Amino acid sequence: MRDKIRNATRLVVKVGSALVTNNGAGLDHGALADWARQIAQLQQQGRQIALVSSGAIAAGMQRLGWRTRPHEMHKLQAAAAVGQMGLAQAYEDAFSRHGLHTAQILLTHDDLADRKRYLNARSTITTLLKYGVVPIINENDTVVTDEIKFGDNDTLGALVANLIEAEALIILTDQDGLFTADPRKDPDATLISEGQAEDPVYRSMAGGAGSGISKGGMLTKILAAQRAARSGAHTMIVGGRHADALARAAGGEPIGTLLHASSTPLQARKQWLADHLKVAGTFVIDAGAAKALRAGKSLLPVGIVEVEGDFERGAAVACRDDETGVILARGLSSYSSAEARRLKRKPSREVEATLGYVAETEAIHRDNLILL
Ligand SMILES: Nc1ncnc2c1ncn2[C@@H]1O[C@H](COP(=O)(O)OP(=O)(O)O)[C@@H](O)[C@H]1O
Ligand SMILES: N[C@@H](CCC(=O)OP(=O)(O)O)C(=O)O
Repeated sequence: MRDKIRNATRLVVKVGSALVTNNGAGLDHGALADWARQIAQLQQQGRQIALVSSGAIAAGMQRLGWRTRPHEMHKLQAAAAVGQMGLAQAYEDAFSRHGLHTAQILLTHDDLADRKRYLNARSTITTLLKYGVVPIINENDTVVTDEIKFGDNDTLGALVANLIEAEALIILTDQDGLFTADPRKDPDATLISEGQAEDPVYRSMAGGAGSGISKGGMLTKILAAQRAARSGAHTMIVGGRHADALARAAGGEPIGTLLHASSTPLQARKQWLADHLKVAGTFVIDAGAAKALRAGKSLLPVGIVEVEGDFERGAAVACRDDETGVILARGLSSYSSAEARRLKRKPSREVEATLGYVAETEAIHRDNLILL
């Protein structure tokens, strides 16, 4: 399986706060220079690399003289704004030594939740890669609010892997990989060398962040590997402090943990639906409709018991089984919430008469629907 990493021509590399800021001591320019050198080498081999880098908040805290990570959103945003300046400049300096340009890409959830903006972000990043520019990507912490943030850069790394259809996501962290338990707490924990990203067993092994300066933790890395797998990307979790860790991981060497994607990539549209982190409303559906969706069919108005939320046609909505309360699918609604309320429980043949105009007969067409 490691050959799949070795043969990957487009990769996303994610580096965490602990590595970028040497455990919060401030930007580790030596580490950034070393990653730049390795990425330049990989580019020489004809491989495209997008770099998702944490560290804005940690670097900002250090520059502002804050010892502990604040909880207040406005303070986190202030630290990120200060730190991101240094991060971008440090990467630009590091890559310029290898004759490479960098590009700063700051994303929020909305940039990827809106299909048009999603496609725009994809074309911008792939254009940069084509011209040999290294995109330096981070969440736009300065403007995010609870409603629109990704939350951690492991998630962002996976979403970027989906976005640009990377074949591999390499996560550099401060442990040698995924262990059977947090090595900081369990000295007997052993390293997992390889497994399937979708295997649920790993979630139980993975805990939260290892230090006060990080956000993600190992659980977010496991979830990121599962998310990356949806578009067929394999994930490696590697200790970023070892010499040439990135070049060795990208070379397919047996280091760290390889979590490979087993499922075939979802087609791009369904992939986007699966990653659509927010929905605008919910269709509460009956047992018959739930069974039909699980069989790969479209959602018809007759199966809608209730409509929650206010949304326009084309909005992303969740489908919740009325009997079990389980959200079993997401999709793009063919109706606005007002239309759907008028059509619920109605057979498809009555759609036109009920609305007074021709509309889709399916509330969610199966091509616009993904099971969770
Ligand atoms: N099963 C596990 N295997 C390895 N590390 C784990 C595990 N569970 C929790 N951790 C913790 O996750 C930390 C890595 O995540 P995090 O602190 O967010 O670093 P990063 O800044 O690279 O994202 C490790 O330092 C470790 O303390
Ligand atoms: N956008 C934030 C990302 C925080 C984050 O995810 O940190 P980590 O868990 O160390 O990767 C920052 O730059 O600090």
